[in-house]
Order: sequence, then C-alpha cells, then structure tokens
Amino acid sequence: MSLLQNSLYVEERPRLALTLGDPAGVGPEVILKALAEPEFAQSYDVTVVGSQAQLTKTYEQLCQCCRDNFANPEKLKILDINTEDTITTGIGNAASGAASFAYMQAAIARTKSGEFDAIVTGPIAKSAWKAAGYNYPGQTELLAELADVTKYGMLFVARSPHTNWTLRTLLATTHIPLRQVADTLTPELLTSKLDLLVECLQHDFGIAQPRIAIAGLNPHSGESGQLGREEQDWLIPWLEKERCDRPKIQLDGPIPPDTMWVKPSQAWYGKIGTAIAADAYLALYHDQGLIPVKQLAFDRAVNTSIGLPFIRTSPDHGTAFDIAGKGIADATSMKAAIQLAAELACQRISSRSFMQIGSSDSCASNSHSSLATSH
Ligand SMILES: NC(=O)C1=CN([C@@H]2O[C@H](COP(=O)(O)OP(=O)(O)OC[C@H]3O[C@@H](n4cnc5c(N)ncnc54)[C@H](O)[C@@H]3O)[C@@H](O)[C@H]2O)C=CC1
Ligand SMILES: NCC(=O)COP(=O)(O)O
Repeated sequence: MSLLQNSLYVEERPRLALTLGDPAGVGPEVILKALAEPEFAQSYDVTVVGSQAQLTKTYEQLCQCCRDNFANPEKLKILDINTEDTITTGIGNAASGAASFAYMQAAIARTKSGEFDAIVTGPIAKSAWKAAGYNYPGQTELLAELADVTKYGMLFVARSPHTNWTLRTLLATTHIPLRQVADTLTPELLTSKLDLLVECLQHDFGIAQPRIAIAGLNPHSGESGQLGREEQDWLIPWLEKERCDRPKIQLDGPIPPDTMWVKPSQAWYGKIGTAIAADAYLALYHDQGLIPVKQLAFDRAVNTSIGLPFIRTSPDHGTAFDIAGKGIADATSMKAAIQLAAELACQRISSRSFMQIGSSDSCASNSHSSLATSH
C-alpha cells in the first residue's frame, strides 16, 4: 500500500514504460519473455512503447521456434508508435534506428508529463541511430538532453545469484575513444560523478555511509609515476581532498585497476564475506568497468541512468542482431532491469509520501528479492 495524493492509502503499482529498443534486435523477444512472468503483470503497471505489429511478428516467430513462455501482445498495454518503415529482423539500419529513437522520444515525453514512474529501455544500436540522422553516443545522452540535466551518470547494478551481494559500478567516462580518456578525466568530472554516486547510494539504495572504491588509470595506478603520472599529478591529491570534504564516506583508492576487481569477484562467488567488498566501484572508463561487470554478470546486470529526474534502467546487453529472431535470447537482464526500475520507483514514491506526512509505506510490493536494498 502506498500513500497517494489527498492523504489516501490506495493500492499502487509502479507505472513502467518499456521501450522496445531496436525492433530488428532482441529487444522485442526479451520483452515478451520478461513479461511472461506472472508476478510482473500483477505487481507492475507496464506499457510497452513500440510497435504492435513488430511485437505480434516476434510473438508469432517465437511461438513457432521455441517452448519458452511469452507474453501475448494482445494482452499487453502497448503504446503503438507507427514509424511506417519495414524492419528486417537481425539488420539494424536507418529504419530500425528511426523507430527506436521515436519510441524513446515518446516514452520520455510521457514520463516527463507524469504518465510513467520509470522507463526501462530495450537495447538500441548507436550506429542505427546515426544512420537515421541522430548522432548520440547512446540512450543516456538523449535521456539527459530531453530531461534537461547536465550532470548524470551510467551505473551498472547486478546482484549475485550466489550471495545476493550487489555489485554497483559507475563509469566516470562512457562512450568516448580510449585515446580521449586521459584528457577527459579531471578532478571536476570525478567530483561530479562522486556527488551523483553518493546521492544515489544514500537515497535510492539506502546506504547512509557508503564505501566507494575508485580505480587508478594506469597499470599499478602509475607505480609512483613510473607507469603514468595521472595518479601522482592529480588523482591522489583529488582523493585526499574528497576524503576531507566527505568525512562520512569511505573512499578507497586509487586502486590498481586490475586488482580492483578481485574483491568484488570474490564477494560475488561467496569466497569472502560481502562486508569486505565496497558498496560501489568507480571505474574511470567504459571497458575498465564493463569488462568485469559483463564477465561476472552479463546475464543479469542492469544499466541505470543516475541524475535524471525519473528512473531509467536497461539490460546491460546490446541489440544482439546475430541472434535476433532465433528465440535464444536470454531475458534475465531485461527482467532484472524491470524489477530494479520498479523497486527504485517504489522507493521514490515512498520517500515522497514520507515527506508529505511522515509515512514510510511502500507501493504495492512484489515478492522478488530486492536489488535496490540488498547491500
Ligand atoms: N542498452 C543498450 O542500448 C546497449 C546497446 N548496445 C549496442 O548493441 C549493439 C551490438 O553491440 P555488441 O557489442 O555486439 O553487444 P551485444 O550485447 O549486442 O552482443 C554481444 C554478444 O552477446 C550476445 N547476447 C547479447 N544479448 C544477449 C541475450 N539477451 N541473450 C543471449 N545472448 C546475448 C550476442 O549474441 C553477442 O554474441 C551496438 O550497436 C551497441 O552499441 C550495446 C550495449 C548496451
Ligand atoms: N555500454 C553501455 C551501453 O552501450 C548503453 O548505453 P546507453 O544506450 O544506455 O546510453
């Protein structure tokens, strides 16, 4: 039960917009597989934002080729965005890019106007967006632009099936060429990412005094300057200042980037107590963070945009054009993205309610174990 306007307690299910992603990729398939979960239909108010025709085509293909359970599109709430182009399964191009872009625009506009509590995005191909004339590094930047925010971050969240421990990894830089990374990283950028991360850990994940591990940039964190100077020149002084400015936050680092992932992986598999690992890891560039995340949790990690005025999650995988239409795509990461979006939305609705009258009732809870509150 949750508190809504006018101080009434009513049943409330978080309202989720699920964008189809690139219609030529595995987005439609993983959405139909995920929405076959009976608990999702009961606990969440889901609207798929995409193409009714594409969902029906995917459903018919899947019914012919495999035995898994799929949601029947006829029974789903669908916001049909007709882009009038022919889509070829497995081929991302200007037509599929224009379609996935239009789904995102519709979902964001309606979320901003209050129709949805959260957006879960299916995977898109950046190259297909570019072919359609939309030059964005990814969905995150479109979300930030349309939400009018300049400070935002890409956080990956994955709960271990072995220990329930949650790995959280924020990327300080994202979709830029490797050769630009060292010049893009600055003390100001890292402070801004740390602000976002601390705020998110405290308010969305309920960790009042988080411990955050921060990677170095160079091998062995520069080996006292012998293997790269960024750590000595500014990263270590920056960390010392941050420790003074944030006495309640434990900041570890700069940790040599290869060894930073040893403890999280041990905590993931239960080889050490989960209390020994950090609450979050700050990786300085895309592959420094995402190689370990995908190694440990490709089937279940969730990409979360932080700093937006609404919740956004997405599976960690991409369009997988190579397997689209074959019925073999794993929907676990999409399921986790839907679940996390719902939990975070409930968390925000509860805290708004709490601010209004001092109640901490949460919205219609689901029986899945919580990604948002497992430390
Ligand atoms: N959230 C998003 O919108 C994301 C989009 N992408 C985009 O996706 C496109 C393809 O990127 P790739 O690097 O090839 O990554 P990818 O994740 O699409 O595929 C990598 C490998 O994993 C497999 N795979 C992916 N998802 C799977 C699933 N659900 N079940 C079983 N196997 C799966 C694929 O078949 C492929 O062998 C690119 O345009 C990239 O930008 C990539 C990551 C996230
Ligand atoms: N590697 C993560 C990714 O590609 C997702 O990016 P975005 O579309 O969520 O910005």
